[in-house]
Amino acid sequence: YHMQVSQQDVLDVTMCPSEHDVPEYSLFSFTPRKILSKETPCYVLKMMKDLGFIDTFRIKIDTLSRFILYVRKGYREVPYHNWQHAFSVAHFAYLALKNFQLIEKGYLSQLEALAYFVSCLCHDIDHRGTTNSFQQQSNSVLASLYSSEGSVMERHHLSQTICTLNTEGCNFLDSLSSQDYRKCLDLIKDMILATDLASHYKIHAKQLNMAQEGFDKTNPYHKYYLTSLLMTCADLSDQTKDWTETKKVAQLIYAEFFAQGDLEKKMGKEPANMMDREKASIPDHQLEFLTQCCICIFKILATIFPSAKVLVNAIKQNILCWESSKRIFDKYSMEGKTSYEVLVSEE
Ligand SMILES: COc1ccc(Cl)c(-c2nnc3c(C)nc4ccc(C(=O)NCC(C)C)cc4n23)c1
Ligand SMILES: [Mg+2]
Ligand SMILES: [Zn+2]
Repeated sequence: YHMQVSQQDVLDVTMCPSEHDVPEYSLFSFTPRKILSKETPCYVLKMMKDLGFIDTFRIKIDTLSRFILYVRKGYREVPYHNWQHAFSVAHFAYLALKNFQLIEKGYLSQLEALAYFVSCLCHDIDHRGTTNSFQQQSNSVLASLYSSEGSVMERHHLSQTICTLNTEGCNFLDSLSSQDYRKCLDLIKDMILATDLASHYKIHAKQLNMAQEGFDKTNPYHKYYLTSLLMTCADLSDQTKDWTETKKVAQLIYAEFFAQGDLEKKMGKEPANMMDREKASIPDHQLEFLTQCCICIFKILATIFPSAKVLVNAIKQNILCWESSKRIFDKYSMEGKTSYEVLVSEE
């Protein structure tokens, strides 16, 4: 259950200074992970003001501030799927909205844009650092709740989002008309459920087809494929930053994966290779993930939005870096070091 968020905490966010206006903040090269956690609620407010949501939807700042603080409290201190991840995913949504001019060019309505940004901020609330398959394997409470419908963790993140909205003094959407409120919650549901990578694979071909045919603003399927694509791109946006960032993120992801692997071993289960700190070959697995999954998604994005080409190039650059660091990993693995030891040691 949420610990209390104090009135002073809310005030600190509502009164945050405008000193946060760094020009490079709206560039794709900006790395939101460098923002200090205590500064992030102010930045969320700044982004939502900048995107016009406050005025368009007559949002009360103190209610929104309390919502942001409760969402931050809703995230756990796990290596990767924590508030810093949520903040960076929301920052990418901000970059996409601004740089692709998603509202101005009619790709998204103001309401869809608001749902997109809020869904990114909330999409992993209360993540435990374990995968959907681990929920099944361990017969977790969440699996018993949601495994019949699939996307176990994502349904939990959605449920936590709704609960936070319904927390006293947090429903900043209550200024919306009942029709807009209903529509916004439906959009948030589709968008958070779309962050299940398994769901992405089911519609990947449709998204590619949509991009090649040309986005049709009147086609509701196209709208769904585009918002799902934008969610997955935001979720994977760490991979579009520079190599230093990519390496740091890999350390966090594998810290989480290997902790799950250790847990599975304790449960007498055989973890998948990529979860096993003794067997995983991080460069090979990352090369596979970037070449088979990541770059394909961002290429579709770049087909619709040519300015996303820089994101594809950044991923290509990271692929090259993994390939060249592979030789170093292989050398050290000859000396008995695991690839995780090399990853965290290599500076
Ligand atoms: C969009 O939804 C998610 C959910 C969870 C995660 Cl961790 C990620 C994610 N974000 N960055 C990465 C990187 C750099 N490598 C990854 C390598 C493998 C996997 C993966 O999920 N393989 C399937 C197996 C777990 C069934 C995810 C990876 N990933 C994205
Ligand atoms: Mg997730
Ligand atoms: Zn995520």
